[in-house]
Amino acid sequence: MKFKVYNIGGIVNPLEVEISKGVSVYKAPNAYGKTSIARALLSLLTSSIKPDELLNVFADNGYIELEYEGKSYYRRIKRIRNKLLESSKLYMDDDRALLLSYFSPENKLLNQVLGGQENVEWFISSTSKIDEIKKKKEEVETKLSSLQKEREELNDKYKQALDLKAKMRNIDDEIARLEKEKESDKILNKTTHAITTTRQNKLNEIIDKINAKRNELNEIQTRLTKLELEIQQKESMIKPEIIKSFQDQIAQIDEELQRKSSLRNDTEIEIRLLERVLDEIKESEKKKLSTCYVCGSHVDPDAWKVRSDIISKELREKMASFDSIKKESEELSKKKDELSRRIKEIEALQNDVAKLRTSRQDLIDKIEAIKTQIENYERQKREMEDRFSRSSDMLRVVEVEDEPTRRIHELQKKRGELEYELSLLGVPNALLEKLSEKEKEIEDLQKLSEDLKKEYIRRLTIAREEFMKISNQLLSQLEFDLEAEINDNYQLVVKRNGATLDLKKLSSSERTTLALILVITGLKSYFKTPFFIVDESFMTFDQKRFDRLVNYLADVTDYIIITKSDENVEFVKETMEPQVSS
Ligand SMILES: Nc1ncnc2c1ncn2[C@@H]1O[C@H](COP(=O)(O)OP(=O)(O)OP(=O)(O)O)[C@@H](O)[C@H]1O
Ligand SMILES: [Zn+2]
Repeated sequence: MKFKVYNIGGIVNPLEVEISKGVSVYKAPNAYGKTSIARALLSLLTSSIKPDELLNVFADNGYIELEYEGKSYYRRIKRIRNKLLESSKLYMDDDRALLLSYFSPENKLLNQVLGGQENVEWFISSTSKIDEIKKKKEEVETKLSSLQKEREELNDKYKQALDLKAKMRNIDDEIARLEKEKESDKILNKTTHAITTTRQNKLNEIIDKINAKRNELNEIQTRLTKLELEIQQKESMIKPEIIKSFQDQIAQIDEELQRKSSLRNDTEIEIRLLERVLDEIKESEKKKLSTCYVCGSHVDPDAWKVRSDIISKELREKMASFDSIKKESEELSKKKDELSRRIKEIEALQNDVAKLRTSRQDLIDKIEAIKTQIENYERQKREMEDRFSRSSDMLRVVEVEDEPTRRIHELQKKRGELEYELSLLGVPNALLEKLSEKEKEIEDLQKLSEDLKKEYIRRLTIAREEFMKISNQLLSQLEFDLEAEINDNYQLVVKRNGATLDLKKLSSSERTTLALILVITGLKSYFKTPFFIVDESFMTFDQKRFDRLVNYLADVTDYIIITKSDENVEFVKETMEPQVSS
């Protein structure tokens, strides 16, 4: 390490010193400035050494600069009018340095021990910083309990957030389910519409069929009426008495014709007779015969003429009668033919009527069939209508398609509220992160608290234990016939051969040794100093003991600086004798 001192204490010329690790001895005459350098160095370890204690009273500015392990530390002091300004970078700011980094008559412990004061509690508790640890421990515990509270709150929040999330998930599920339900309702409604349409179509179809059949029925009934009228008409024309009368007439005519025919035959015969007679008469007239050829009686020839005239006349009459008979017969035949024709007509009519009756029966059968069909259709229609009215109840329930939508809106609103709540709480993941951060903090703090507790106990016990260990080592190394310990009341107790000795009865080197043992205990247990400065000038050690002490100190810290009064000024590296024991 290297340091520069200027205008600090009695050092009024710039001083630059470089020393290596180990023990260095600064030799200088009295009042040269050894204490000044020691205090300058010490001032880099605690701000309790004030600038006005440092700056040379005649100087306006001064400094102490230290290069230690590659870093620089300094105190630079300026006097402006009556005020001191300082810029500083201390190696540490710990007033324990006053007790543990510098061993001189200024050291309070040394002072007291030399003065015979046995109570060292103040020294142990201030150098072990036990109160500080206690305070720190309490601070940590307060912080810890507030952190634990925060953690509880976070945990609650996290649980709430999870709960909200779960609720939201449930809502989402229900919404999804309702959406699906809505969708299937739509399909069902479509189907229902289709079914209704189909049913209406079917119903219409049946109604159409019924109407068609009714029309057909009407038409057939009209036809039947007509047909029945025709049949009536025709039947009236073919009454049996008419045929009978015609047949009777024909029979009469036949009789008449019979008579006429025989009459005609008779007349023909008479005509032929008369023609023969006439021929005879004419012959007789021609021959002027006087006898009758029939009877042979005398006949005046002139009479033939008369006779011929009479017979001719008679013949003419007969032939006229024959003609009229013939004519009458012909008329009768005609009349008979007429009657026969009419009978035939009637017979044809009868045929017709029979046919018409068949047709009528057909129509009646048809009507019956149609009526039955209509009845069937009517029944189908009724049944269908019944079915429709029954199923429409069911369909109406399905039709209430607003229910899911309403529920979805309700759920979405609820979800929004939950989401808002969640946004106030923070999402579970973020909370979990915070929670684990908090957990980590708590863990660290718990560890710290644990460490502090351990440290607290350690410091309490170690000071005494370490002291006893070190004191017994050192006392025997320095060949003092003493045993030292710190009792429960933190009193320094010294014994020789089991008997307790008053401190005041000890030699000054023994008391100095005891004080140094206490300092070393502090250094070993809880204070790390970059350098340890010993003012040897006051010491009453012999060389052998001094060397052993220094040797022991070399184990505790890197740099040990010992000031020594000497006529010559020098900073020398002390060559150490090998350590006696460890
Ligand atoms: N702040 C100061 N301002 C002015 N002079 C000072 C100051 N501090 C000390 N001195 C003087 O500087 C000189 C050196 O004093 P210092 O105590 O450093 O000497 P020393 O080498 O330790 O002597 P000794 O061997 O007697 O202990 C002394 O004459 C002292 O009076
Ligand atoms: Zn609908």
